Amino acid sequence: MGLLEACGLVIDIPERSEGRALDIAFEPGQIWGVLGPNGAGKTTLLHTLAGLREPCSGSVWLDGKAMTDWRRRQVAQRLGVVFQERHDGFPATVRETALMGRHPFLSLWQREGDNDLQAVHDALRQLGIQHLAHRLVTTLSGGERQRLAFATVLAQNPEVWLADEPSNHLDLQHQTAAMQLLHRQAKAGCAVVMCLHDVNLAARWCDNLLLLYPDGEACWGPQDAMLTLDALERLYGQRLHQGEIFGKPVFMPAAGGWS
Ligand SMILES: Nc1ncnc2c1ncn2[C@@H]1O[C@H](COP(=O)(O)OP(=O)(O)OP(=O)(O)O)[C@@H](O)[C@H]1O
Repeated sequence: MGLLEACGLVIDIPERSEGRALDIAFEPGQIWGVLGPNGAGKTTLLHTLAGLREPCSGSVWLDGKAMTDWRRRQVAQRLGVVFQERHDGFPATVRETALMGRHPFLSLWQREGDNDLQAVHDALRQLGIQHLAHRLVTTLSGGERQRLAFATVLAQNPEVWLADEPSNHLDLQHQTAAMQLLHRQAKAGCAVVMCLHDVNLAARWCDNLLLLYPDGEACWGPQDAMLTLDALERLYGQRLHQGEIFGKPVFMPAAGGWS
């Protein structure tokens, strides 16, 4: 059984008739990429896998137990989400925000201990934003805010990482650093699932892929079976050129549309 499992899972997309039920085990050590055009349901799937949205049908299992049978705090001790959208409702500092990653491990009113502060310190340092620790999050650039989102989940230290567009706002150097971080997490035994728009990042970093189509169709499997020119052109309705660098496929949109 996978660390995280989708069993007959159909995500709930308003006004969409049922799509293909997903039966996927996200195993420790694996990096899964979810690809699909705008509106296909990638974010909805990620939120459903996190237990934040009810599925249309089927179930999600975490560590061998139905997601609905875990308490929310227990889920947060095991599963972390790098969200695409963030709403910084109150003026917290970078350090205070990253400390939220430790809250699932604290009881109500318990203050953070030295180990929590150390985990946050290490996470901010790994993401290269320790010099911003006392800045208000509202003053951060998009890329700095994204790196803080990573640092918060890193401080949380979950077994399952769900990342929605993890390369958002990041320059090439920080995209690579973020992907390397996820790769290290997988090597350490985590299961990683990320939604991506960049098929070349998927080709470089994901060992398994799930292709989500706007009509609810889906297919999944190892990267080499999924990342074919035909499948990607059909997925995006976009002609592509395919090349190869260091044995990995690369794709570039062709000028013009589908036909
Ligand atoms: N609360 C909601 N009410 C109505 N429609 C919704 C709601 N949430 C999502 N949808 C619709 O469900 C579909 C899937 O949305 P979702 O955000 O999961 O897609 P996505 O694949 O992540 O898209 P993108 O690539 O644009 O981020 C979209 O058509 C969206 O408009």
